[in-house]
Amino acid sequence: MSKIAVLGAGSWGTVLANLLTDNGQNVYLWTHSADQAQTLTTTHMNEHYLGDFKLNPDLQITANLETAIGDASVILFVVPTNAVRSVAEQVQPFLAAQPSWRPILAHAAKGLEKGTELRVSQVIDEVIKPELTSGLVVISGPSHAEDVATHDITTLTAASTSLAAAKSIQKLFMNDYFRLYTNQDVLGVEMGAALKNVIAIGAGALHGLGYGDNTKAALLTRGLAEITRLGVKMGADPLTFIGLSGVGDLIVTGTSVHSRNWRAGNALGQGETLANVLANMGMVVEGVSTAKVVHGLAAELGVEMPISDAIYRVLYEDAPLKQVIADLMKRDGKPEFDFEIETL
Ligand SMILES: NC(=O)C1=CN([C@@H]2O[C@H](COP(=O)(O)OP(=O)(O)OC[C@H]3O[C@@H](n4cnc5c(N)ncnc54)[C@H](OP(=O)(O)O)[C@@H]3O)[C@@H](O)[C@H]2O)C=CC1
Ligand SMILES: O=C(CO)COP(=O)(O)O
Repeated sequence: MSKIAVLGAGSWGTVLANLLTDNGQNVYLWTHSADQAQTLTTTHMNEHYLGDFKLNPDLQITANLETAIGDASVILFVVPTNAVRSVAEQVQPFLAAQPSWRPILAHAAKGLEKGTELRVSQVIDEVIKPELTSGLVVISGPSHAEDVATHDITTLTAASTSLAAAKSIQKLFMNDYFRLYTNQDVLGVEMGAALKNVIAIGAGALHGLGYGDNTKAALLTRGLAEITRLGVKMGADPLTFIGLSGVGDLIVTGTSVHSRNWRAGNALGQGETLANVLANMGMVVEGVSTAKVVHGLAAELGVEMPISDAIYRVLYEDAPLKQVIADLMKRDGKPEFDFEIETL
């Protein structure tokens, strides 16, 4: 039995911690709220995030970070992207105080950090010593917390430059409904995960506006083309984008009412304001913040991302949805594939 610390008690952290407990591991779920720790411990539910889903009574819940991570063999960050840095900064002194302690670090967040444009693994890398972050594992793929809670068959990617670390994570999580594949393209996996949230906002918006299946398929397919274009420019393996963390997660997030990004887009399509949408969601909508980062990255790297750019204009420049859609359709005709895939 391994001691595993899961940091972040929202929808995804809670479900992952519960699954690991069901798998027989010794799991501590850390929340930054003492009140929430108390409520989860006494009710065995995380009602705000997961309704009446019952937690395994063996799952230990704490607001004390030292209790959660002390002697853990795995520390898994599952807070929203823009909270990862502050949580890593709280973890760092405990790791620095015990140089011989070598937990596997992992994260399951999907976004790019506001202000720095960094991927989540790079944020953790900036804060925590390199001996520990070099084998960091990224857990990603098509996986709504709500569906994992009901044991829907789910497949994910465990990505790390250290195959041994990825295999360790794979082994801890796998069971009869949860299957992980290893991958060594950390950059590609993180970029697919972050960028699909932006496209999912667009897919929800099309639904809210009443567009049909052809239009939604067009958006997801051309969305994947521009995700791949940016990822490859940054050094990702193009194959990663036709895998679980690429097209797989784009399908699940861009077509499902479970997705907060899709729901946010749907509400925008129905005429709600962004401020209202975010205030009513009560959970993180990663694509909103990531859209701004992607806008900057695409400009810096000279990568054309017309759909992400259109979504940025809607979110940050109050551009009307119908107008950005009309503008997209007026673009010059071009070849379907406009970039070289050298490794294929
Ligand atoms: N939900 C899902 O199905 C999936 C989510 N993910 C990714 O996982 C990450 C987390 O998402 P998810 O669990 O859904 O988010 P939620 O919005 O459901 O929960 C976020 C959790 O993080 C906590 N939190 C926020 N800020 C901080 C902070 N500064 N310090 C400590 N804790 C903090 C929140 O606490 P509080 O309640 O106090 O606000 C809450 O417990 C995201 O990047 C998301 O994209 C990945 C796959 C699936
Ligand atoms: O990443 C997810 C599913 O794989 C969850 O997406 P949302 O954050 O849009 O709910």
